[in-house]
Amino acid sequence: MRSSMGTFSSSFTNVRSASSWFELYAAFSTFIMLLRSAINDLIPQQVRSFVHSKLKAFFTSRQKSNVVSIQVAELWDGHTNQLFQAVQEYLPTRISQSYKSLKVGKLPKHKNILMAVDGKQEVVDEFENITLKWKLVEQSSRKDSDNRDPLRPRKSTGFERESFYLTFDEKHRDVVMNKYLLHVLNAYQEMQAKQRTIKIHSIGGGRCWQKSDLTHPASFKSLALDPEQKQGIIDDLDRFLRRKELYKKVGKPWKRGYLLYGPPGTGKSSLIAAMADHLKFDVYDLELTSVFSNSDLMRTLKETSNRSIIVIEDIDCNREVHVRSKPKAFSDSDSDSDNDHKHVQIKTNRFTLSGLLNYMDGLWSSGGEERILVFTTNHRERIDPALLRPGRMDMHIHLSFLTSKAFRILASNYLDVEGDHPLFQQIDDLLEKIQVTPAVVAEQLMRYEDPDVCLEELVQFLQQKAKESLPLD
Ligand SMILES: Nc1ncnc2c1ncn2[C@@H]1O[C@H](COP(=O)(O)OP(=O)(O)OP(=O)(O)O)[C@@H](O)[C@H]1O
Ligand SMILES: [Mg+2]
Repeated sequence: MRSSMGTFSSSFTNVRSASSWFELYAAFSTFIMLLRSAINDLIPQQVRSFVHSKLKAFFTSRQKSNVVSIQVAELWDGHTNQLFQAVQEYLPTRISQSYKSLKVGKLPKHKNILMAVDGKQEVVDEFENITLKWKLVEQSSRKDSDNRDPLRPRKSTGFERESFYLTFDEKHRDVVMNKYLLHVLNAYQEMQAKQRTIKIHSIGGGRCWQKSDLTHPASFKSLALDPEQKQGIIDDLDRFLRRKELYKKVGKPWKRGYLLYGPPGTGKSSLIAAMADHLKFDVYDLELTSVFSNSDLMRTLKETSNRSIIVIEDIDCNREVHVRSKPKAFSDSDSDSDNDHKHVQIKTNRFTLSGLLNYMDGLWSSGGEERILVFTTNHRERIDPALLRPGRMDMHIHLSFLTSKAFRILASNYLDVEGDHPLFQQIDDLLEKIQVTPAVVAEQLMRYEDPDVCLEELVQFLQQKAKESLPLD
């Protein structure tokens, strides 16, 4: 009974308090209405909507500022992740002076000290006004570390792997995914191309390509050619590289053939080395004596890589391939006498020049990547017309005896004589009268260290040559 009385009185109290809450609410609503109308009267409409839009934008932007994190792991599906390698090489180039935590090292094949970021500090990059933050994180999965051989080097155990984490504002997701990551990859590829040691491949004992570093020091800078001729060759190479899409559009294989011709010691092999250096292409020195049959030739050519220069030195005019006594590519020539004596010409019916060319056309048609083919000869007039057909050898480059403009380059390279020298006029006059190869003059310029002595000796040498070349009475 007491309890039911108590319940009654409490519900009565509730009814009373509910009604007072209602009154309170009604009073509050009235107050708000009065306040709003007072605000409406006091503050103009434009000001109100401006404040409203600003507040809305502020809260919306707060809501959207989600940070996205992308992981670039060292391994992808069990393979080395190229993007990881790219980031690893790219980030040291983005480090500012204020960056305080770095790893340095040196590898046997690199000349320079190498740099890498460690995980202690974020690296901040900027791209299209976007701020991007990178952090290196080492992850160890030591669960199966019981089986680990403690003596093996850390990397080879594969237990500890690194990942780069890239964080950025979500609103930049498209730019990062579609542009920024590609930008990192491209920057890495460019760095790789610059650092790359060019290889020369020669056919070895097992009739397979064997590679070694191309140590030939020639570059376009060191090459003594008339400046216009040199620039013409560089422009042609650059145009060829740029025109990938055009070749594709017109359905032409992306290849270019150069025929280098001229007397021994005029720089044909040096020019090939300079081309390789300029393009950063490997060189395949196809020594025909090492090729035994058509199928052998086909296999050999198929094994050459993209972005390479295939070189056949001293290709001559006969239909049958002529075998030379010794490999000659990139060997230094120190004589400007006719080098026919170096050829031991043995006719062989194993394959023909036109067969060789047809195979090459076929090879090119099947592959879409850039190839450069260079043939050299001392005697262009002896060359099989099949070789000169349009589309085969696109550019014929004549390397000839030394001219005064080309001599200036040798003087600068060998003696550091820039600009003018009192003996230059005399040397120019002599070079007009006699035919002398860059190889011979280069050798003369190596004989003395003092430039004045060297040039005086050269004048005497050229005068002697001029006397010898005078017709006998
Ligand atoms: N145009 C040049 N510019 C600079 N150096 C040259 C030039 N031509 C020749 N030389 C020098 O002479 C050496 C021999 O030249 P290179 O082997 O390039 O001549 P080549 O035309 O290929 O001769 P060959 O017909 O005998 O193969 C080079 O190593 C270089 O030192
Ligand atoms: Mg040569």
